[in-house]
Amino acid sequence: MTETNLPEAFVKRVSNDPFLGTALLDALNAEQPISIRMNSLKGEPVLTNLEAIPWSKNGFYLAERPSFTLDPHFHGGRYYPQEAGSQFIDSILRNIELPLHPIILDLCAAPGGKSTLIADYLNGRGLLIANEVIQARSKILKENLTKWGTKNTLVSNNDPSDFEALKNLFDCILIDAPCSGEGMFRKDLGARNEWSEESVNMCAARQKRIVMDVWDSLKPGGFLIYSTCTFNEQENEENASWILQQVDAQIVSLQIPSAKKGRNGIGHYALPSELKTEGFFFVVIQKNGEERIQKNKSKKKSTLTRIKPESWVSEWTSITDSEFIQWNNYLFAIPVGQSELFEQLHSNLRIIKMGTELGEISRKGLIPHEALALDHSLLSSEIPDISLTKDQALHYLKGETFHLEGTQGFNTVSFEGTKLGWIKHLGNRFNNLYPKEWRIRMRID
Ligand SMILES: C[S@@+](CC[C@H](N)C(=O)[O-])C[C@H]1O[C@@H](n2cnc3c(N)ncnc32)[C@H](O)[C@@H]1O
Repeated sequence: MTETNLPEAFVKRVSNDPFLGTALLDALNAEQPISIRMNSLKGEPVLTNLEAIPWSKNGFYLAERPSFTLDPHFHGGRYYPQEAGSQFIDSILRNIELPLHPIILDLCAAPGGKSTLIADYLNGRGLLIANEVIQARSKILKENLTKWGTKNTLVSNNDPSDFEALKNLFDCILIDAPCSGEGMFRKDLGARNEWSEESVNMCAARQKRIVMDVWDSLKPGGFLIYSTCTFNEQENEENASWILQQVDAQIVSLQIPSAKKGRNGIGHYALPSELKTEGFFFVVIQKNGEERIQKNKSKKKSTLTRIKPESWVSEWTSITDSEFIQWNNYLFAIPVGQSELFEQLHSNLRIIKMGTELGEISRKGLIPHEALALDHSLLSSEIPDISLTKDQALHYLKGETFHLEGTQGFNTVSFEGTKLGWIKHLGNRFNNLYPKEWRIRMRID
């Protein structure tokens, strides 16, 4: 591949920009590094002896791209393939002073790379609201966070303007904004074709609108992490300066030496010409003012019911640090002390994942939901589990059934300690309860 594949106007821009320089063009035509981030909530790393990413606690480079689809650990949420530059979010979160139990909004969250990172950072504390405006993408976000397996997450499918109803609620908002994607030119060749001067202008205007839509829902003293995967000044430094002209806020100085300071000292970059990453820009802006307690009015009354865990709930879960809520016939585990917050969010937003769903309450008892199997810390250790070989695990993940010894009734199935989902064992055969939309579609033999 040659440099000429890059949009001509982009090449001209970069060549004339001393901040970037032509080394960037060469880097965009070189091979891309492959990296992942381990899920520290599910125990020890399943892949070992890897080169660590210096700015990300659980991030590692892989020597080559494996077939993630053919690794059951990937389906069980033990790691997430994530570009190394995006993993600077880990350094940012460790650089800013958040409360012990922060409420964090990841506004443009699908497919969920940064949401899973935030969930890991939280390690069960506080709450993450991961939002995605595009419905089809919000389902992928839900799938990825369900597999990550933590009950202090909630997924919504809302337009940024819907958050106006939630004043002064969030300690931190990540806006990983839709952008012109110049930093993805190596990974995603389609991004090269979609790029134009007009798209840069259009993206910059849309980013401003998105920030303003959610600004009031950030607490005074709270942090806005604004990021893009593009290199141009309009969508990055200029937008950061524009935000400071609109609102009472200041840029937070971060101690992240691996990243290059942005133009005029605003924000930071991961540049593929300098680091083993794709392109990434980030800046942190802190809202000025004292924290105020704000009672938000709900659009409508919450339809959630708080329930006391009855003995049958404890058969399925370790209930020590959970509360339980019911919506219609569905039961959810949420972190202790967050019922009111969940009610408030549920009545203002279109929630598609609420804590960890335990399952549906039927006349015969609970029909367990996949989220329960995948939440390692919530699932009761008393639930029977069948350990599968790799071959069996892949056939299970394809939705197939085969001969398997096991206890009659609901069992989880796992691969090398990674839970994959549920089966219902009927004695001589089993029903595969792995969700249809998650199934592996490729041939596995
Ligand atoms: C850069 S991607 C997010 C990547 C994600 N944070 C991750 O780490 O996996 C930007 C997201 O913004 C969403 N988006 C597009 N238009 C939007 C808008 N007008 N308001 C909010 N989000 C939008 C896109 O669908 C996309 O999922």
